[in-house]
Amino acid sequence: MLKIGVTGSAGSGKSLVCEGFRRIGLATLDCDEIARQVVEPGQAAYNQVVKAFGSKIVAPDCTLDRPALRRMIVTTKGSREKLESILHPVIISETVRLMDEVVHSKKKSCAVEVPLLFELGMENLFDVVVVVTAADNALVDRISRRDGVDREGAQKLLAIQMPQSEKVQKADYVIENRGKPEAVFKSVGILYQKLVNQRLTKK
Ligand SMILES: CC(C)(COP(=O)(O)OP(=O)(O)OC[C@H]1O[C@@H](n2cnc3c(N)ncnc32)[C@H](O)[C@@H]1O)[C@@H](O)C(=O)NCCC(=O)NCCS
Ligand SMILES: Nc1ncnc2c1ncn2[C@@H]1O[C@H](COP(=O)(O)OP(=O)(O)OP(=O)(O)O)[C@@H](O)[C@H]1O
Repeated sequence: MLKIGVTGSAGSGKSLVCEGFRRIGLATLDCDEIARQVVEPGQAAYNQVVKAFGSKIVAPDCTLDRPALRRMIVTTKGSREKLESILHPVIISETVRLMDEVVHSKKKSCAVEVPLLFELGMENLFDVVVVVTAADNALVDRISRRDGVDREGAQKLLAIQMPQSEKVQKADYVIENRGKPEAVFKSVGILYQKLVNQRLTKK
């Protein structure tokens, strides 16, 4: 199975690119979704996070207060590292487990959205790593619109991530998300065809 890792800064369009892969028949996984599932009440990681941060990050319905945790990881020194030390090992092992499940399905290829792929050293899990980029002001616009945070909040989130230029240097392929979603879907189709052709030539 061809394993494609899709990464890029917050708001760059990783979900859009993965939607493109899904539309042409690939299996897709999303580490943000996995990160949400592992902290649902009752899961081991939920208890660990609540123990580490206290009741101030628990919402009235007992789920994690995600906006509060997000403000904390971008403003309070050491809290991001504390949260990551609990969640990253769980996210990585769950991603590997789910990818193994896809291997046993009939799908020929799988695209996995991993926001912190390079930061977590997950390159080796994939045959190819695709970095999605967008203009810096577009990232801020999209994050603030989508997540209901102000521009400063969006900029703070971006500031704790690896700069786009560094990700591009580490990429096998880059998809620039500058036009309409349809243009991105077209780029995804062209890239996938290229990857499949390369595989066939190698064999
Ligand atoms: C801080 C949390 C609770 C905020 O939740 P929220 O629902 O507001 O945002 P969501 O999870 O959808 O993440 C949105 C984006 O924030 C960025 N982001 C999330 N965690 C981090 C982090 N530790 N460092 C840098 N950027 C991050 C990513 O680009 C992500 O796509 C959540 O992001 C979280 O649990 N983060 C720690 C786990 C993690 O590192 N996830 C990334 C998966 S590889
Ligand atoms: N080309 C585009 N045209 C219009 N809107 C877009 C485009 N690309 C992305 N968006 C919008 O911008 C927001 C961010 O895009 P998306 O969720 O795909 O980014 P992401 O890289 O997955 O972000 P994150 O890492 O924060 O989850 C979404 O609301 C999406 O609908």
